[in-house]
Amino acid sequence: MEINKTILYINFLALLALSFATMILNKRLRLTKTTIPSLPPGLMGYPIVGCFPEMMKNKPAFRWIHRFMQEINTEIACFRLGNAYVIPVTSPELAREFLKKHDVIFASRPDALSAKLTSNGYLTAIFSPNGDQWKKMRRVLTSEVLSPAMHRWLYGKRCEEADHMIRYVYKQCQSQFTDGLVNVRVVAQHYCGNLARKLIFSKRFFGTGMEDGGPGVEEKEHLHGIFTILKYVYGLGIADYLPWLEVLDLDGHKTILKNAIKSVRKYQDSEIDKRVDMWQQGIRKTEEDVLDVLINLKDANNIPLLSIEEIKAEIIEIMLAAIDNPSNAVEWALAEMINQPDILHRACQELDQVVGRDRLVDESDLSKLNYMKACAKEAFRLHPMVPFNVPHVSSKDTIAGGYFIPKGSQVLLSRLGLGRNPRIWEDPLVYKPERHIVNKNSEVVLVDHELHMLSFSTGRRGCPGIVLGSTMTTILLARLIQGFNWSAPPNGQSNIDLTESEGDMVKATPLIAHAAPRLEPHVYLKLLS
Ligand code: HEM
Repeated sequence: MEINKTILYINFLALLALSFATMILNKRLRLTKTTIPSLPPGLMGYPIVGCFPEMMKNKPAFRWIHRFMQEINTEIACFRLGNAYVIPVTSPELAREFLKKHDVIFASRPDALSAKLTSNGYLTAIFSPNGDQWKKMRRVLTSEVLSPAMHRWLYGKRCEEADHMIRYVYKQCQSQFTDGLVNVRVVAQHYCGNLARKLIFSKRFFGTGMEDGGPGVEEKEHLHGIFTILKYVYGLGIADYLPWLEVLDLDGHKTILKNAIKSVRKYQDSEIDKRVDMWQQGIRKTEEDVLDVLINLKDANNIPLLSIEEIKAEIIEIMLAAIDNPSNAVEWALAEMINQPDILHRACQELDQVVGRDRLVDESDLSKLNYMKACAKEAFRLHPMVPFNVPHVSSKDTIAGGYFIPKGSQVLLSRLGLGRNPRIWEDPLVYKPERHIVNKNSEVVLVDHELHMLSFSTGRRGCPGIVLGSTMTTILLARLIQGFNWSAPPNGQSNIDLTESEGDMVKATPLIAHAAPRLEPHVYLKLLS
């Protein structure tokens, strides 16, 4: 009896050991089967600060990041900056994984000092993390500011600024002081700034402007502020990743950004305050522009939908969104086209066929100007305004491209890397608009939802301003090319210097080119009268 009990006991223990061993083995097997993939290749840097010391040594950071990726031959990488994993991507297939397959997971924005300052505490659409405030502001933009009905309603204001731009260039051609030389950067930025101010405030100038129609001191300061904010927001600044170093402002970004925001708000906020007052006093009764619309939006309880602070912050954001990309693309496109006269000639031919020389090209012609649109699109591909897209932050651990992407990672789709990826684009550094014309019957559009290049991006956080942005870019380029014969300045220099600035991606020197009227004189005279 005793012996039987012992045997039973031993058997029981053996069974227990066996099940325990099986359990461990199973767990091991499970583990090997579901081993977590590694992070994308890259650099972790030093404890706490990550790669910042390396980045500070190798300015500008975006060129260092792209060089590093090329050296290790990867289209996705991972750099640790403070506590965050920053993941640059140059492959369209991977870009689609992030913004199409995992769009919901990557629909947030980082908590970053530069974005917080610019949006006055995340009041606006571009900078808000995924959540109610983002949804509210994005809805306001898509259904109120950028809706098709609003686009039609604002047509007259866009025409006024397209006409003003031609008048301004024409006066420079005719002036005895300029020898027909025109600073195309000033013209393009002036047009985009004027248009944004006109759509929002119904005015071109905050002051009185210049006699020749050019920007006055006020517009110069306003634009300078806008471009400074654009350079520093999400500009890989130290305090964006190491918030406890904010007070020291080691790289100076905080001070620069605060001053720029102040100079922009100085002009805009006083206009907004005056207008709100007019509505409250009953002096203004009809809506004439975007500001009126924003002020009068009501929620379900008939209470103003937007606070004055939200309106002020959103208007800064619209300015940031509308001015830089179109002006930069048009300056580059024209510079490239002057250096390749065949392309310029083909664009002129298309304009002559579709519009003629008896009237100015109009927005209603744009659907027939496929080659012109290809020229603009090619400038977006080869010369994006900024190297990276706005950051997308993951809301949970994800596997993408076979790599582990931890929650909170910041994915930076590289506009530079996608547009110049030699695996995707033949002769990637050559300006070749034809590459966007698939066949004669398909219309060229400036957006690429497949992310072979990144102009307006795609998905939940994709640009809601595609129609306005495409219209501004194409009409500006078409008007400049239709209105004037362009050539390199006659100073022994036969070509335009296409060197890119080292610190960012704009043309190192502004495009200064010779312009001569190419339309019937009455077309210009009508604008002058
Ligand atoms: C040629 C002109 C433009 C280009 C190339 C452009 C490009 C872009 C890009 C690349 C993004 C980031 C998308 C992402 O995070 O994946 C974006 C976002 C945005 N754009 Fe544009 N944009 C242009 C014009 C405009 C205009 C005219 C407006 C409005 C007035 C606008 C409003 C916005 C807004 C609100 C967002 C943020 C969307 C969000 O986070 O939900 N854009 N744009």
